[in-house]
Amino acid sequence: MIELAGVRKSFALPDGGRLDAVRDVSLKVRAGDIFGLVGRSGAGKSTLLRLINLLEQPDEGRVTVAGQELTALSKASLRKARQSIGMIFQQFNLLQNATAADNVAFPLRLHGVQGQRDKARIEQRVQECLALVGLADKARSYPAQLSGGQKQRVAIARALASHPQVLLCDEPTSALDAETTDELLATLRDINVRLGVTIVIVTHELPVITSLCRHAAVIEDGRVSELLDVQNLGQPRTRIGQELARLGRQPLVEEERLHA
Ligand SMILES: Nc1ncnc2c1ncn2[C@@H]1O[C@H](COP(=O)(O)OP(=O)(O)OP(=O)(O)O)[C@@H](O)[C@H]1O
Repeated sequence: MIELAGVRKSFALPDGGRLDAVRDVSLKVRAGDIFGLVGRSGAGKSTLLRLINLLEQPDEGRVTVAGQELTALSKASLRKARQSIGMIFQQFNLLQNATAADNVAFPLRLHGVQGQRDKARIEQRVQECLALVGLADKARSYPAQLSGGQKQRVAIARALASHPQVLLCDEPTSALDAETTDELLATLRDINVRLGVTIVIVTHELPVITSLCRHAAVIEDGRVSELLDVQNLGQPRTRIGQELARLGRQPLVEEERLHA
């Protein structure tokens, strides 16, 4: 579903030098996977995630998503291709003066909607997406009236509105407490299972990897230093891999409830 080949990204430094944030990364993520990018602060995780939908343009390398090489597309084609890639952020990035429903409708309206029929279709899709994340009753609430977990769910509903095949998550639980984090991870798992959406999640929280992801890449100094099968960690080489193995697989709260 996602393939990065020889991708590099550097940023200009104020002193005129360059900072290599991502150095020659090649990575594949299978369709339907939940894939974690884990590493210390500054390792290059967010930059790598943003290279997947070309929010950051690579200096070198190819990015292919759902069979389309994004790095070879014109601006207009890229805009269209991006509709199959949803994204959520640490700080939710909701429009504060729009209701939950209007936030979810926003990307749909943006992509050219005119007549009444389109309007009705959008309303239906907004309701579907809010229901998917358990917020059908919050359509008219404004972000300020919602908890952090609820805001992140609205962001997920918005990201899902255009039927993406891939959902990119940049530290989606860092602003949430432990219990809300568990609930949000359960929602992400549910979306992955029900819709088959491929999820890539950046986190520095190791329990997020062990409770949600099937595969993960340890990112160190802009490189993939280890690939991990989270269900079967074996004896990892990297310090982070070893910490993950020590933690072991953590069943999600929801899973525990299901199996109780
Ligand atoms: N737009 C930018 N301009 C200059 N430097 C940047 C830019 N974006 C990121 N960097 C630098 O690139 C490096 C990697 O940053 P990135 O945000 O990808 O790391 P990260 O692993 O996600 O860390 P964190 O969890 O702290 O966000 C850091 O040194 C960061 O300061």
